[in-house]
Order: sequence, then structure tokens, then C-alpha cells
Amino acid sequence: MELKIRNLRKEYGNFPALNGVNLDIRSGELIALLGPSGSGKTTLLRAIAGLEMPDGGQIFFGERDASRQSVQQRHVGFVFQHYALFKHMKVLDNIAFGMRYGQGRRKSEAQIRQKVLELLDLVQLNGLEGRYPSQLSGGQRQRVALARALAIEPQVLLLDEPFGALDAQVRKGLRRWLRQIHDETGHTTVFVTHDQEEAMELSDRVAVLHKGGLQQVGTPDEIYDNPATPFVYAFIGDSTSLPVDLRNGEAVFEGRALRISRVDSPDGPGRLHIRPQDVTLTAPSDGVVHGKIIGLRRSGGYRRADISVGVKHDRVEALLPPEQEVSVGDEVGLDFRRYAAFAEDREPPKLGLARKAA
Ligand SMILES: Nc1ncnc2c1ncn2[C@@H]1O[C@H](COP(=O)(O)OP(=O)(O)OP(=O)(O)O)[C@@H](O)[C@H]1O
Repeated sequence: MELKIRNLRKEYGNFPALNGVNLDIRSGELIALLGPSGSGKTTLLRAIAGLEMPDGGQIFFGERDASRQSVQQRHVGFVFQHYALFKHMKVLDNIAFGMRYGQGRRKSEAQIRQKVLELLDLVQLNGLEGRYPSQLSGGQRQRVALARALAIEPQVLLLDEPFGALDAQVRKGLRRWLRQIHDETGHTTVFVTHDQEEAMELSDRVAVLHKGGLQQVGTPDEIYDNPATPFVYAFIGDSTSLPVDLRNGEAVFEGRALRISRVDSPDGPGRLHIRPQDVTLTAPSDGVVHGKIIGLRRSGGYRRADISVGVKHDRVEALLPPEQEVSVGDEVGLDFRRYAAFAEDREPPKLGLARKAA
């Protein structure tokens, strides 16, 4: 099932929770709605489900305009973060609930039991059909919740931070497992998260939301390697930025034109965004930013250097191989392998983005 979201708007009082969202979700894809708290992710998910009536715009399920349809008519499956299973019902009855009492063709009890056992096998909880929710771990409960959502054979599966309340190790396991289930069942799945690692690892594409608007939609690689806006650059992965003047395709930092390839950006004040792994330390020569190392710390297989640059002591972070011989207090030059330049105060629409040739 393919979804088309057209100019979707939702206001709470005067507050625009969604301000004209356009998004195409492909049939069978796993797409993450990613953004900081309050960016509109849940509102968008609830609008897709039919739990929230938008103030404007349309939602198409395939060719069908579902904008005014009820939750039941849309035939979607849900899993929420704090999803209460029915406490007084065994796992089997929880999963069977939608098949027994939902819309659609009735199944016999034997067929329902068969389907529940198949789903328990899919979510790797064989043999637990007789337990009550209180006799399960948090991760197991979320898997039952997913089985229950899948039981109605939904056209679309909607997940709102389904693993949010679980500890990091369990989350990681469930992530891999969810991807596997998705590949086996092929449902179109929309997944809300504020955890970028989760979004990047799990999804085919990521839709980044900020203040009720879509900033960028792309594969995890596109989002990470070619952020379309300063917000996406800062939100995804580590980065630091420097104030620059953009002039005739050059980026000028404190009067020194940087030795980088042409910047495709309007002239004027801007910012140069750089990821720590894209900074190389060189001698402080022409064409590079000059700075002083003010901190060094070990970070996994690397060392992170805090570097103070320019008269305003802007901070740039560099990720260095541990064998590189540097010390706090060293005067260094900073060469940037990759970067993006954005004009100041012009986000969105899409801004100038330039890359150094590899
Ligand atoms: N029922 C409501 N009444 C008033 N304002 C609301 C309501 N629901 C959401 N909002 C506001 O709309 C904005 C978007 O909320 P939403 O829940 O979609 O954000 P989110 O990105 O899912 O955030 P989080 O990650 O914190 O769940 C927020 O500023 C929120 O305060």
C-alpha cells in the first residue's frame, strides 16, 4: 500500500503542529519519521492512522482519498511506546482480539488459533500463548503488541517509538528483529523515533521533521552525506559549524579564503558545517583555518580534539587516529575534506550545498 500525504496541516489553537507536509511513502517501505521532541512526528502518524483529523490537506491510501475515513476503514495496525496489552487476557487472546472483534470477514476459532500461533512464531515467542502480560518482559510485551498489530493483516503498520521505554541492549536486538519481520511480511511501515541511530539503522528512508515541517526525505546515506538544510546537518551525526562570508563561490573565514572547491551558495554571511571525521590537521598555512588544540580525549578507536579557532574562539571538533602526534596547546591548520555551506537565516527551502571533489 502506497501513501500520499498532500499539504497536510494541523493546528492546536494557534500552534501549527504540521504546517503543510507533503510526503510520498512507497509500498512496502520502512520509513522513519525522525525529529526532535515537538517536531510533529506523532501528530503526523496519528493523522495517517485517522486518530487525528487534519485541518487541511489530504491523505491517500493508494488511489483512495482516506482523509475523512475512520481508523477502522483505513485498516491500519499500531504499536505505541506505552502500549497496554489487555492485562486480564492471555497472550493468545490479546493477539486474537482484532480478529475476533474487528471489522472484516470472521474467522473460525480454529483459524484464529492457527494464525496466533503463526504470529507467535514470527515474533519468536513460541509457547508463550498461555501467559498473561505481567508474566512477560518489556521486550516480549512489545513483540506481542506487534503480533497483535499484524494479526488484522493491516494495509499499513504504524509504530510510535515502540521500543522507546526499553533498555539500550534490548532495543538494539528488537531493531534488527523488526527489520527482519518487515522484510518477511512486506507491510508498508511508518515508524516514529527521535533516535537518529534507530532511524538510520532500521529504515529504507528517513523523513526529518522540524517545527511541523519536513526538512528532508532520503535514504540514511543521503541524509547523512548530503544534508539539505543546516538543521539536518546539525541534527544528524556530529558536526560543528563556523561563521563564514560566502563570496563568488568562495568561503572566507576571518579574511582568509579557504582552500575548498566552489561553494554553490548565494553571496553573504553563511556557515560552514563540518563533521569531526572530515577535519585533517595540517601546518597552519594559507588557505586553511588556523587554530589551537585546547582539549584531547579518547573516544573509541579515535581521539577527539577540541580546537579553538579565530578571534572569537569558535570551536571545531576533529576525530584523529590515536597514533597522530598532537598535544594540547599545538598550533594547527584545519583542512576540510567534506563540508557544506549554507547561507545564514535562509532555512528552508533548500540552500546551497557544496562538496569538495573526492
Ligand atoms: N492535543 C494537543 N493539544 C495541544 N498541543 C498539542 C497536542 N498534541 C500535540 N501538541 C503540540 O504539537 C506539537 C507536535 O507534537 P507531536 O506530539 O506531534 O511531537 P513529536 O515530534 O511527536 O514529539 P515527541 O518526540 O516529544 O513525542 C508539540 O509542540 C505539542 O506540544
